[in-house]
Amino acid sequence: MNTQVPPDNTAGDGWSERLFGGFRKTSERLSGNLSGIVGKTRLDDEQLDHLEDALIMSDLGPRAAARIRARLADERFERDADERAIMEVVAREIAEILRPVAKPLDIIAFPRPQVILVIGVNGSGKTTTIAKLAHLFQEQDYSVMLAAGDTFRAAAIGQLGVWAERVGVPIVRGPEGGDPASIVFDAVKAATDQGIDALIVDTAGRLQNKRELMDELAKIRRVLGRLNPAAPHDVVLVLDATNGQNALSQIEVFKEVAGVSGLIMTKLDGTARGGVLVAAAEQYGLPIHAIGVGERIDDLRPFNPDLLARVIAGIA
Ligand SMILES: Nc1nc2c(ncn2[C@@H]2O[C@H](COP(=O)(O)OP(=O)(O)OP(=O)(O)O)[C@@H](O)[C@H]2O)c(=O)[nH]1
Repeated sequence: MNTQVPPDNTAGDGWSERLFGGFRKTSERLSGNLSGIVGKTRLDDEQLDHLEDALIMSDLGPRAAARIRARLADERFERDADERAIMEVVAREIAEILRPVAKPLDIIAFPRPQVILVIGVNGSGKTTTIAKLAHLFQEQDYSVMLAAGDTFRAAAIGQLGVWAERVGVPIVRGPEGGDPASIVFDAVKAATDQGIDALIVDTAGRLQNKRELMDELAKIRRVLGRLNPAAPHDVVLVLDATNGQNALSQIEVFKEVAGVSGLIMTKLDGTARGGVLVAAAEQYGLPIHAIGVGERIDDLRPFNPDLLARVIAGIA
């Protein structure tokens, strides 16, 4: 549990360096495994096996790893199996996996508001991501409202309140233990009355009780649907990249309990496990809206598949 809101320090940038830092272990592991291969005259099956293993160990998952292996085998590095040339092929194939899922979260709903339900386990960066999204939409001249649908913990309500104030957006909230569906109901009515463009709804993420979570999210959906049959327009799952393969099982569970329309992966600045993004794209094909690369309000970045592919391959 985290109740602290980090200081609002938006000065400086260097986000791409942080991103590269986050993927350094992934790319180092890959190139480390390549060192025995470089200098040989050709990529044979054994070397391809090593490379495939390295890709799996880097959290890219067996399917993406097999796909990249097949591409490398096709390329027939007969003579010049140098590391750079191999990594160029790896990056190209990763980019092809990532490109189809890159899709920003656009505000297009009519009538307004566009209702964005944000789901994910506690600690995944959900609250911070909501604040970052609110900030991003505001920068695009959209009006934003937040709904504190995680009523399970007073701290969660308070933390979202601090962010709302900081970003300068209204928030609809109720008491700890209140009914999330009724808060969401009030929020949709308020947002509709005030002509708000985007209503971002926080939800509880207690995975230890799947049934309860499922019931709660289903109830929120029912209430939303009563006010606006198209709502929620988006169900965004926030995933913490440092969880590695565990992030994949979270997709599985939340798809089942809530239906997921898109993903935001956070903490790609500090993780050795960012390769899981590729596994998620290959396995689920869900849109990836953005990535989190830090704790500051402007640390939500567009998902750029070509850049990420090169970062993972260590050749950006
Ligand atoms: N390094 C880094 N930290 C992040 C990022 N996103 C969120 N965090 C941090 O992760 C921690 C958890 O984030 P929250 O937004 O509080 O997560 P939550 O899912 O709402 O979790 P609870 O507050 O426990 O409900 C906080 O310390 C955030 O500052 C990111 O992209 N990079």
